[in-house]
Amino acid sequence: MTLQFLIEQIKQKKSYLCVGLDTSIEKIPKHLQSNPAAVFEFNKQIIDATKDLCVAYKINTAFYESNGIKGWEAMEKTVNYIPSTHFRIADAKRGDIGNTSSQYAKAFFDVLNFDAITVAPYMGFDSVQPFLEYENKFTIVLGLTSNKGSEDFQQLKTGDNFLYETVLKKVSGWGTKENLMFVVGATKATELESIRKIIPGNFLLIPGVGAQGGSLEDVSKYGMNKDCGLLVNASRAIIYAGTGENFAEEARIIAQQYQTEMMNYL
Ligand SMILES: O=C(O)c1cc(=O)[nH]c(=O)n1[C@@H]1O[C@H](COP(=O)(O)O)[C@@H](O)[C@H]1O
Repeated sequence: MTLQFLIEQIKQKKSYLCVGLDTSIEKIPKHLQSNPAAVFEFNKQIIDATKDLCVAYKINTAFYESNGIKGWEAMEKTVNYIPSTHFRIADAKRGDIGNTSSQYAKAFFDVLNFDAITVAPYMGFDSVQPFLEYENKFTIVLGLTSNKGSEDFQQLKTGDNFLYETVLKKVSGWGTKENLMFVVGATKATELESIRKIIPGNFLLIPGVGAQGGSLEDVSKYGMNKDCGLLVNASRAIIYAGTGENFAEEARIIAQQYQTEMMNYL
């Protein structure tokens, strides 16, 4: 997918919502659990119920990998089921020496039909570059994450900057806004203003609204740029909104609430 197409989708749908498919078999409704394709069936119904309200889906690969081959199959079927109008993110947080990163890039961009992958930048340029070589695919590099442990390294003061600021400055030179995005947690909304000074043009993937308590209003206020520039993800708050047979309708109600709020900020 091109950046321009994503921006058009955001404008048309008046939404920058990303639905996170962090689907674990233990948490899906009881009536689906005996189905051999339970995870895919659950995702399918969530996608059908939310696709007009969101522009992206994020598949957190851990929830699939933990189920072995069945999980991998569910991931493949899910990514193929997501309409091609939607930005398909593999939240895999990869990154290794160059020839290994090339294999990760092949796995998620060629074999699986994802538009983007999350990547940890700790191993440096040669670990990120193989992902950036793909045209019309996006590398989403961890910038300032939503969790408490972001204090351990990302928020260490290194000279005049925090380490995450150095990462943003350096990594932003490795690509363009056409192939590079960054993750900033919604729980770090107050830092978004200064982050936007470092990376004004790149899209940001913002997880952490909903279950982690981040504010959609704050991230929109401090993080938006002229292209919108945001994909705000909610996973548990949407997909586990209901626990019974009506789970997809209940997921839709929450997705609709986010989208309605987003219309005010666009
Ligand atoms: O890269 C991510 O998506 C990510 C980065 C981050 O800083 N914090 C974070 O929560 N995430 C992911 O975003 C999703 C958040 O899920 P919920 O808290 O259920 O909305 C999970 O898949 C996390 O792995």
